[in-house]
Amino acid sequence: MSKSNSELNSILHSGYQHPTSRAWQSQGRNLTKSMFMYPLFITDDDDAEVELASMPGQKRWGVNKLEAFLAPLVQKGLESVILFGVPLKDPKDERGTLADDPQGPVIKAIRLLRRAFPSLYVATDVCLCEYTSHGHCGILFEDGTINNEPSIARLAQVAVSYAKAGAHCVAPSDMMDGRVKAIKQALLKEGLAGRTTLMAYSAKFASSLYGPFRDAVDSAPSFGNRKCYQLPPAARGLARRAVLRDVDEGADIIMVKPTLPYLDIVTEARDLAPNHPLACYQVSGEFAMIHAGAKAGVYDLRTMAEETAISMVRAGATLILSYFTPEFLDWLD
Ligand SMILES: NCc1[nH]cc(CCC(=O)O)c1CC(=O)O
Ligand SMILES: [Zn+2]
Ligand SMILES: [Zn+2]
Repeated sequence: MSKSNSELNSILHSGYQHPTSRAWQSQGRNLTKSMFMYPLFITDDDDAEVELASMPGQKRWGVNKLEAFLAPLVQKGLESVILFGVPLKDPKDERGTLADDPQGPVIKAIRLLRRAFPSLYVATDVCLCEYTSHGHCGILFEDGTINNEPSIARLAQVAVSYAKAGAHCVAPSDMMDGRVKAIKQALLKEGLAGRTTLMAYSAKFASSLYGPFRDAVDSAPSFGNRKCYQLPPAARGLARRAVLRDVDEGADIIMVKPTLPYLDIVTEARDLAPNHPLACYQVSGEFAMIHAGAKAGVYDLRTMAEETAISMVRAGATLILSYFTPEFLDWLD
């Protein structure tokens, strides 16, 4: 008795009954070490090694501690990091002068990492919020609203300083209009455009998941919020326009941030920018949430961390910024 086609097609188990056939079903969506970029907080006390209460296992590092901390990770296959500066000593001002202080933690760390780890890809977050007295990501008018033109000029200046110090990649996370173009033009003018990746935080949403990060880097705005520059969570249209705009302005890599509540946007970005690597940032609140759930016995930490990372790759991401990077270097062995 012959079966109908639909009866024959309805058997799915036969395609993933063995670890090898399961791997075939995941082809192109398997996690690899090189997909992970590790965010590092670098502070201005050169000998610091300070635990961050809301981010289990993560620390604020002084430059003198970086080499010993990273050497075993590089040994295990760490290929890229992204640096965030955390100035705690010197006074901050309205234009974020400390951002490109030649003696500041980021520039010192770039130099050190390039020297200590010749193969390591060094990216730098570019923003002003960690360095401004008001804690906003740009320069403000007197009424407290964003003054976009001087903001993007200042961000371009900062990006150029990082590139000159040896950063392989500059990653503007500020969400000012036109900053990708401003940075690209500034890099071109300095002859750095060909050797500096521009990774744009393109679809970056005004999320409640940034809290632990703001504690870690002391960058919570002193008044107001970031809703006039970070995207509204429901704004699919703005996210699409931001991705297309940043591609048009010369971004080399597009990013979506956060990840889990925005996986549909990751897929949208994949379709809108099919020729670009697509990054996504599993942010501090997601990291803390996964830890908290594991601690509460909801799931196993590793299984959940892997499941979330896989969801990002399945959605279309090719690069994952994650505080779980050191764990993945062990887990992916
Ligand atoms: N320039 C802002 C910035 N750069 C990195 C993060 C978040 C990263 C994280 O939560 O892990 C944020 C968000 C914010 O404070 O608005
Ligand atoms: Zn910022
Ligand atoms: Zn930032």
